[in-house]
Amino acid sequence: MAAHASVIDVPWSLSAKFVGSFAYMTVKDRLPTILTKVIDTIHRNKNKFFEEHGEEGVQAEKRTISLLSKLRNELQTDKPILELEDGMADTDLWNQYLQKQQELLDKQEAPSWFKSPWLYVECYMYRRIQESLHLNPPVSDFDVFKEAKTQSYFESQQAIKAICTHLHGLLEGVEGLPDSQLQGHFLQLLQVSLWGNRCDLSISAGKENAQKCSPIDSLEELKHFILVDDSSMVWSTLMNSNMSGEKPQVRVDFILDNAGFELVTDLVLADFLVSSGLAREICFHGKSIPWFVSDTTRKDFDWTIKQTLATNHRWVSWCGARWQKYMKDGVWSFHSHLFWTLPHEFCDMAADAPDLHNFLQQSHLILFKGDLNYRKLTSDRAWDHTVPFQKALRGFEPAPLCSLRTLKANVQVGLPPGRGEDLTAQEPDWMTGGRFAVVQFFCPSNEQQNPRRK
Ligand SMILES: O=P(O)(O)OC[C@@]1(O)O[C@H](CO)[C@@H](O)[C@@H]1O
Ligand SMILES: [Mn+2]
Repeated sequence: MAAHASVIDVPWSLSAKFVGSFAYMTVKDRLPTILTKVIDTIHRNKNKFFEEHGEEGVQAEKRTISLLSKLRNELQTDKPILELEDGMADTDLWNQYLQKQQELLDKQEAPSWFKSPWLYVECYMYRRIQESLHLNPPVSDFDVFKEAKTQSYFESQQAIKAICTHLHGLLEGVEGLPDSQLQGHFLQLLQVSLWGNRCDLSISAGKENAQKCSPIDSLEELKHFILVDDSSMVWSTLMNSNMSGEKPQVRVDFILDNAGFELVTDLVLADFLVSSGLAREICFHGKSIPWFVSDTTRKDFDWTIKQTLATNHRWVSWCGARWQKYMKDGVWSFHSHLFWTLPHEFCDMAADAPDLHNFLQQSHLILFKGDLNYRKLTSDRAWDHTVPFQKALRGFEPAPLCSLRTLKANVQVGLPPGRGEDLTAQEPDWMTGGRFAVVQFFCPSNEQQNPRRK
């Protein structure tokens, strides 16, 4: 496929301008549905706002709804993208980004919902939801997606019980286990965390999407759906890091995706890494505002740990107690850099968020969870499926990194020749249906020479 835009070797961005594409369907149908649900949620909480803030709360509810209805109208009628006006810490960055998008176009044309890159407009919608709330102070902290996230957590109770019980069983005998067995357990939990990514709420436009059965039992059957499986390289990276230097202090970073069942699978994997001695420190990275319906904020993270602790199930509350202690002791930490809720491709990180990039360079392994992170890793472009992952990263190489992602958007690189075509012939929606997955790894070549990581 000759998908090349004006910049040599970089294909075009996915966009709703390609009528009939998944991006088009998302902007046309899914995003307005999400906005309608947001408006409905705010309306349903009117009494709560009244109880908390009196008449001022009700007025804020009305103004927020009117801003959101205007936003939905702008989207549906393909109006120009507007500057943000809420004076938040990232407002200027968003407006500069809009400026850049404008420079890429003719003077006659303005960036708009159906003409601009999908990644940009989709991120922008969530940021505009935040602006609508932020401009109305009594309701500015209201998380419009909290109800959906809480519901999805409770609907996954059975699976959460199963995975926490499994972790307890594993950790009972973890000391002194030969590496080969440790590796087996690690690979299983990595896959559980991978498939946990099927449970996001933005692909289902907020409809119920929870894990109902034991996640361990289905792993064997699901293997066939992993299109790229670099998990043995992830394992080698951890082993090599643990062998380098005298007292290796191996750090693993999780760039989190969804709250609910997926987050629990991430916490289980992180617990295993620490308790088996494969890592000494875990840094979790989450969102600073509600994002793509189900993404994890600091509040969701803390809520999840508290909730597990309070669960009336021996091994779930046992996990909660351990996780709370890891946080208290600083073995685990949570970070929410603004960059994660900008529309930028990750290859922009070194220039636009150098502090975050430097921070990630200290990691021994970065796990990028989910589809949106994959889109940002690969710049959400129409790459040929055979393009190597490294090429699609376009220089984003802070440390060894691995994407754990179920496919929910039509970008996929690093496949053998012909594989993409075969899949398209067999299952036309293989890139968007969430049935397939990748464990895709990249290690910068100078990794062994990086003194900070020793
Ligand atoms: O990052 P996640 O949670 O795995 O998925 C987010 C997501 O559902 O949002 C977009 C749909 O609007 C898709 O690109 C993507 O599948
Ligand atoms: Mn998500």
